[in-house]
Order: sequence, then C-alpha cells, then structure tokens
Amino acid sequence: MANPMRSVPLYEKVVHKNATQRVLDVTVLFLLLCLLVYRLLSVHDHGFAWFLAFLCESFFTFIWVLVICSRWTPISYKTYPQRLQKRVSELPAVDMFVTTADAELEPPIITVNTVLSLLAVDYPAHKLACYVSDDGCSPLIFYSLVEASKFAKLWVPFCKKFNIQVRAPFRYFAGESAPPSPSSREFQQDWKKMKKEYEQLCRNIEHAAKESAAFDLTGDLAVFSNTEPRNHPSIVKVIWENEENLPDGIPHLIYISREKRPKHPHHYKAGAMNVLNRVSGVMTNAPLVLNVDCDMYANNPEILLQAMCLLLGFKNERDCAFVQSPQLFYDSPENQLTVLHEHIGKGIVGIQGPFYAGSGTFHRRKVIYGLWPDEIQIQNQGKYFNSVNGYKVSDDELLKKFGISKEFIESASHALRGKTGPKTSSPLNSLDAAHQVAGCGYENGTDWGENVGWLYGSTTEDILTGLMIHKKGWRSGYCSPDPPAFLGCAPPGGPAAMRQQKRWATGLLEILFSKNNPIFATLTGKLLFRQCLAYLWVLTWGLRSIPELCYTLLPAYCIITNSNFLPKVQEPGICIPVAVLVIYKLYNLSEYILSGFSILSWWVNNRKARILTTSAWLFGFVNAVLKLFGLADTIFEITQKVYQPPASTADDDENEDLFVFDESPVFIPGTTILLVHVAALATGVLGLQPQVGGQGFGLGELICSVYVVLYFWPFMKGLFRRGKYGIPLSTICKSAALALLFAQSCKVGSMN
Ligand SMILES: O=c1ccn([C@@H]2O[C@H](COP(=O)(O)OP(=O)(O)O[C@H]3O[C@H](CO)[C@@H](O)[C@H](O)[C@H]3O)[C@@H](O)[C@H]2O)c(=O)[nH]1
Ligand SMILES: [Mn+2]
Repeated sequence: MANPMRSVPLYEKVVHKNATQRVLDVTVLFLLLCLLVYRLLSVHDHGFAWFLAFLCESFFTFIWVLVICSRWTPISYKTYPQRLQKRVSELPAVDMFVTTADAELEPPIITVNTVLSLLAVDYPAHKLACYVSDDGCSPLIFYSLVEASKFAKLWVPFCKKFNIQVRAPFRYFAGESAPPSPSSREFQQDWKKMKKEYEQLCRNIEHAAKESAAFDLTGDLAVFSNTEPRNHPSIVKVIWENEENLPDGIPHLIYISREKRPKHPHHYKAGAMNVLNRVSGVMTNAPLVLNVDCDMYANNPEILLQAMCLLLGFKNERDCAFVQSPQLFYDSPENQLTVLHEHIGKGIVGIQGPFYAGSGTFHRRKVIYGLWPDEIQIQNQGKYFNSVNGYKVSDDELLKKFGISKEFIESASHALRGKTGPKTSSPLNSLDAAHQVAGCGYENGTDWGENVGWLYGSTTEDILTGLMIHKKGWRSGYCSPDPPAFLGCAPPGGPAAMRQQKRWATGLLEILFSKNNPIFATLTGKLLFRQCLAYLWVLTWGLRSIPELCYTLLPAYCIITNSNFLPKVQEPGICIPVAVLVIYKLYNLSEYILSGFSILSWWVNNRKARILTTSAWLFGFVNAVLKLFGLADTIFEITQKVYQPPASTADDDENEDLFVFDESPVFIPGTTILLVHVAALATGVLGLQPQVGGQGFGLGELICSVYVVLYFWPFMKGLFRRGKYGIPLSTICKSAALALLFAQSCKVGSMN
C-alpha cells in the first residue's frame, strides 16, 4: 500500500523576496557606470590621478557586477526532521571527520569538545563513527581523546536523557556555576556530577600538557616514541568501539596520524582529508561523510537529521552532492563571514548551491571519489566498473585511480555503487589496511588529489574541491537551522586574522591562475554561468588589493602633488561620486541593520575589510604571483584557536578598538598608508603643496584623506602604544621610509 507520508516533503525551498535589494543593486551599478562615463569624457582635462581613479573604479564596478549576479536570486531551505522517521525506513551511516594539526595552536581541549559534541548528536550511534586526524602526531591529543572517550560514556547519555541543547561541554557549562532551575532533583544531581567530571577532564588534559615533554611513552603511547611531527610512520588507533552496535551507545572513535616523511609533500589539510577518506573507507565506509575543523563543534544536536532532510529529500541526487552549513562563530557573532553569508551566500545557494567551505559539510562519498551525476544511472544498474559483482583488482584503471589497497578498492567500488559495506564486524579488523592507506607513499601515481578526493594545489582546498564538484554538474544544498548547526572560534584579531586572510587570498588566486579556474569549468564543464561569476567574485579577493591600495593612496597623492581625482565642489560632476558613496554606504548599513547586526559592527567590519584588503590580501596576491612564476611555494599556516575558559567571555569588549600587532611585514602597508595620509593632511593644512596653475586639490581629496585615516585608526593608536597593542618600532621605521619614498616620488613624478 502506498504510504501517505511518502508525499510529505522533507524540506521546503524558501525564496527570499528582494525587490528593493535589486532596485538598489542596479541603482548603485547605474551610478558607477555614470561615474566611469563622466571620467572618460573629461579625461583630457585631467591628469594621472583622474585616469588611475578611472581604472580602479572600473575594477570596483566589475566586482559589483559579480556581486549583483551572485545574489540576484537568494533562497534557503526549511527542513522537517520530525518527518524523517515516517519517510525513511533506515537512516544512512555517517562517518564524521575532525582534523587537527598542532597541539599548540589548537589546544587539545578544543578538539575534545568538538569530538564530544559529535559523539552526542541525535542520531543512531551504530550508524556513526568519528575519525580524528592529527597532523601533529601528538601523544597529547591521543591521550586527551582517550580521556574524552571515558567522559563521553557519562556525557552522551546525560545529553540524550535530558535533551541538552549544547553538547560541547565547554559551552554548556560556560559561566554557569549552578544547574539551571527550575529542574528536577535528578537533573540537578547529574548536572553537578557532569560539571565535576568535565572539570576533572580539563585538569587531566592541562596537567598532561604541562608534562607533555616528559610523557611516559609506554603502553598505549608506545607508538609515539621516536616520532617527530614531520617524520613518523602511520598511526591508527581505535580508541573506542561501539562493540555491540548499540543504537543508543557511543559511536566508534578512531585516532589517525598519517605517515609523514621529511621529503614527502603532505598537502596539508587536503592530504589529511584524503587519508580520513581512505581509512574510514576500509573501516566503516559510510555513504556520507561529515567534516569539521577541530574548533567547529556541533551546536545543534539535530544537525545530522536536518542535513538528512536535504540529502534524502531531493528527488534527484544530482541536486545535492553535498550539504553545507554556514560557518558561524560563537565568539564573534557579527563576524564579516557571517555577514557575507547573509548578503551573498544565500544568493549563491539559489544558483548552483553554496561553495564548499571546508567545515560543517556533509559529502556523499561517491562524489568525493569522482563520480559524475550522469553516472548515477549506470551505478544504479550495478554496472559500475564494468562488472556487476564488484571490482577486478587487476584492473589497471582502478589501481591508477585509487591505489594498491585491495580492501580500499573494494570499499570504493561499494561506495560508488551506492552500497554500504563491505561490513567488517569491527574497525579493529581493518587496522592493517588502515595503516597501509595512511602511508605517505600510498598516493604516488594515483588520482588522489588530482581527480579523486580533496584536491591539491591550493591552500583553500575546500573552494577548489567544491568547484570541481560543481563543474561536473552537481548542485549543492544549504542547511542553516536554528540554532546554528556548527559554531567555531574566529581567529583572534591582528596577526592571526592577517595570516588567515593572506592564506585565503593566496589559495583563491592559486585556483584562479590554474587550469581549474571557473571560466574553463564553464566553457568545458557544467559549471553554470552565474555560478562561475560567483566563484570569480570569491577567487578575485586577492586581486582587489591592488586597486584598493591605489585608491586608498590617491587622495594623499593628490594633496601632495596638488592635483585632483574628484571633481571640484562647484562642478556638477561631484554629485556622481557623492551619490555613489552615500547611497552605497547607507544601503550597506541598512543591510546590517535588517540582518540584526549592530551599527558598530558595520563600522568595525568595514574598517577591517579595508585593512585586510590592503595588507593581508596584498601579501596573498604577492605569494600567489611568486608561486605562479615558480619563485616560491605556498604553505598552509594554521590559524590559532583560543580556548575560552568558562566565565571569561566579556572582558575583551573594551579592547574592541585595539588591534594586536607583531613584527610581521603584513603590518607595513597599513602603517605606511596611515603615515602617508598624515603627511598629506599636514601638507594640505599648512599649505606646503607645490603651487601649480589650473587644477589643485579640493575639499573632496581632503575629506577622503580624513576618511582613510579614520579607517586606519587602529594603526594610529598602535603608533603610540607599546607591547602587543603597539606597532613595533622596526615596522614604524620601515613604513616611515616607504612613506617618505612615496611622497618624494609623487613630487618628482608631478614635476615631470
Ligand atoms: O596541515 C594541516 C593544516 C591544517 N589542518 C586542519 O585544517 C583545519 C582548518 O585549518 P585552520 O588553521 O583553522 O584554517 P582556517 O582558515 O580557519 O580554515 C578555513 O579555511 C580553510 C582553507 O580554506 C578550510 O580548510 C577550513 O575548513 C576553513 O574553516 C583545522 O582543523 C586544521 O587542524 C590539517 O589537518 N593539516
Ligand atoms: Mn579555523
């Protein structure tokens, strides 16, 4: 008999109405075009500054076109997890991957909390396995996970019994000294016990961290003796096994540290993800894999069920190769990324689906193994690999593709045919195969990183991998439940944020400059045209640094040389740039307010954006160019994560305006820009500019210069402070020299 529930949808597509947005988007574009035309028509009456402004504004207009096309049709999905039970007889298995790489920059307690939140999600435990990849080969991480698995035996039942909402203990207990009331006595008792146990866990890990140099590497830890982070054999350990396959037990927990050897490239996170794929392939081989960064804990315990609504709900699998949830941050809810998700992300969801963002993502294993949407048909008929009954190991093609592990090839062929298994009774039975596929030479001569798995060649491997999936014609789904699916920690301001943005800018340009760029993907593959534009919007982040830097320096240049890049106040033409600026800024501000962000966050984010673009992205651009010409290689520098111990969340507020600096050259451009403008304003106010006939600078240039100084105000403060909030003297000296050089060359240039 037909099941009436069959017809009840698991999700609904919500189309966001945005007529006003479209009108404003087009208005801004129109004004920008007017400005360009005006500049062109009057270019003969003006000098170099005018022409440079024209070039920069042309670039900004191009970016604006990309933005408009990306966000023209925003949508999101509403999911109905409570309908799952009636719609599907059996939920699919999910392998959950967590990556960590450095026990110093990524404190083990953060990873432990992420793992605990995953082990405790609302999902049948016998369908889950959690794999932790440790690129630091740290006995401390291993020890912490063993301790965590003991705590999990109390924590997971506690969460499920009382339906706890936040299942990362550090967040659950944050700032709470007593159990929430009113509540039952039983709950009160359990709560206190849990808190005590969690504090004990923290102490054990802290203690171990202090002693870690003198770790007793015997027993379970013996495998770590004689290892170095970059030189050691593969280590795979089953920390906990759900032996009886209990649906309400604790999921398997497996520790992996892939083999590393000094001369072997290990491809950073992408390499780690590929090992996770292979090890989990030979052990549990779930058809779906979830991957999170070590700091991104599951904040919504229903998240797996939510994602299933999309993964199982789409009639056609090609409409959902992966499901991405937005990257949000518990310590920085008004982060720039969050805002971008709101303003552009949802638009991209409405084209071909969200980009893969590296964390908070559910992938179909077969898609990761390189399947094309057209192959689903063949695969459903069981004909994949030219053989109904499975694979042939002798098949050169398979060896070339997946490497020599017989066990792995078998598991991959199952995955590609959409089947689970081969089911070994226990992950312990696959340890040998697991060690083999975690070896550093395993990928030699295979398709891994090239056509299979996470792709190599960019430090933003996530965007690259997602792009190649979209290129095949897959779409992707977007899951943004309330409360948010996953929450991570934003990099602490200053050097860490700079390093991260530099790496992103480099990685994105690496893709743009490669054969995998979206333009080729549209011409030769099935990437939709507008999705291509959306990718171009993100991939050109690093390129923007050049016009932004020029534009930022223009007002100063004009004042120093007594020329102008803006029409004079009395000329009617001044209306155009003023209108662009005012309308755009107010529009942007209204977007912030309508999405529930504060006015202050608008100002802070705008300022950060200007600072990052002209410094971090500039360095990212230089790195990418150096790599393009084979002069340097790019590396993945890990972002520092800060563990916020309970009850110390608010004391950073007063430091909102303070920026942390270090010796890194990345702070030179910002300092130089500030000094140049201070010098220019001094020149202007004191009337020291050269007296030329005709065009001199006007009010417009002065106002712009003040505006730039306000944007770079954190640097101004940094000039007068010492310690971590102060700009190091060496940076100030170098910047001052650069500023002098700039002013001098302006003068020389204008005399000629
Ligand atoms: O050699 C490495 C380097 C990093 N990682 C892990 O990769 C993750 C992301 O690294 P992080 O330093 O936090 O970089 P972010 O810039 O904060 O990460 C964002 O950007 C990356 C590159 O685009 C994506 O991979 C991430 O998922 C995304 O959250 C972390 O779990 C690391 O432990 C490794 O496993 N091995
Ligand atoms: Mn991160």
